[in-house]
Amino acid sequence: MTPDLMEEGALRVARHEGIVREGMTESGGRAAGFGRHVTEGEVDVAHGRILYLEDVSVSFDGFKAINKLSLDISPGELRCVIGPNGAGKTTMMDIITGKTRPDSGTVFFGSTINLLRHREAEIAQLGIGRKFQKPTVFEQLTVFENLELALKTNKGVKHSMLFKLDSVQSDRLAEVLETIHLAESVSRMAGNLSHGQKQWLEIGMLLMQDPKLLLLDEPVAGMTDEETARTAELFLRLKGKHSLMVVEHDMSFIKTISEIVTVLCDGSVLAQGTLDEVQSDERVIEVYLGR
Ligand SMILES: Nc1ncnc2c1ncn2[C@@H]1O[C@H](COP(=O)(O)OP(=O)(O)OP(=O)(O)O)[C@@H](O)[C@H]1O
Repeated sequence: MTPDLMEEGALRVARHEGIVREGMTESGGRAAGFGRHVTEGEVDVAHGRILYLEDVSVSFDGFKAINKLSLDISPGELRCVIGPNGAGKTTMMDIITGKTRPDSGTVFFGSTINLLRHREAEIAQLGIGRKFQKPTVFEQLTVFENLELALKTNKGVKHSMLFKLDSVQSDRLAEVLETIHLAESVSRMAGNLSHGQKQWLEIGMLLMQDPKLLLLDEPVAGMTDEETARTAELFLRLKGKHSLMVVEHDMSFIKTISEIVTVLCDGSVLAQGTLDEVQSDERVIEVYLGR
């Protein structure tokens, strides 16, 4: 969840509790940045790539966390990324979403949008949604309110109070509720949902913005087997319509959803191919899968 949306949600929670203070009424004019898709500046995928990284490097205090990393993702693809702890998976997502600036390299969204020229909130608006490992829904709001909130533009409390879903947005909300298996729980407080349901709700909040690309960091960590299986079904349904990059350590989950698997190690691509191919790669066995 982006800081902007967290701020909007905090205001909504505060209103519920009747504690909106003067200082909370304006948000500093920042745009809500939750994967909101803007019609202008459509992503050009004519060249067959929705995401393109070339020779990207970043160092922290002299340590190369990302080292000449190159990879690309096709439109509608569900790409799995695996690799040992410290391989650079989270840092790669930080670079794509504008949270971290690389020292060098190229990062393009489609063939025309140079992501290195955009700030974090703008990148979300361009259609890149990110889900962090820990679910960050608004526990004191209902499932419906969380999804509704994801549609809002951040124009202050007054705007939020007057905000009403139009029929297209209502239809989208109903569709998202079905997709994330929470139609029966629409009026429940998010805080009362299971861990897996909270994860789905946060994915639903991203989907409300109809992102082109979804980055999902360890989405099934802490889920029950049943929740993991339903999440696999969900991702398989989302691919095609959206492009997905899924970072996960759960190999049985990867086996269920994967087409191409990228193995990161020491900040660059060690191997790439089907799961069978990378699992039988000696270098991958050595650094990640164990003997
Ligand atoms: N802001 C930072 N300052 C210093 N070092 C950092 C910073 N961010 C990441 N690192 C280092 O960069 C390396 C890559 O970290 P990163 O979190 O991207 O790995 P990862 O593949 O996501 O690991 P994990 O599977 O454990 O989540 C690690 O050695 C980490 O300590």
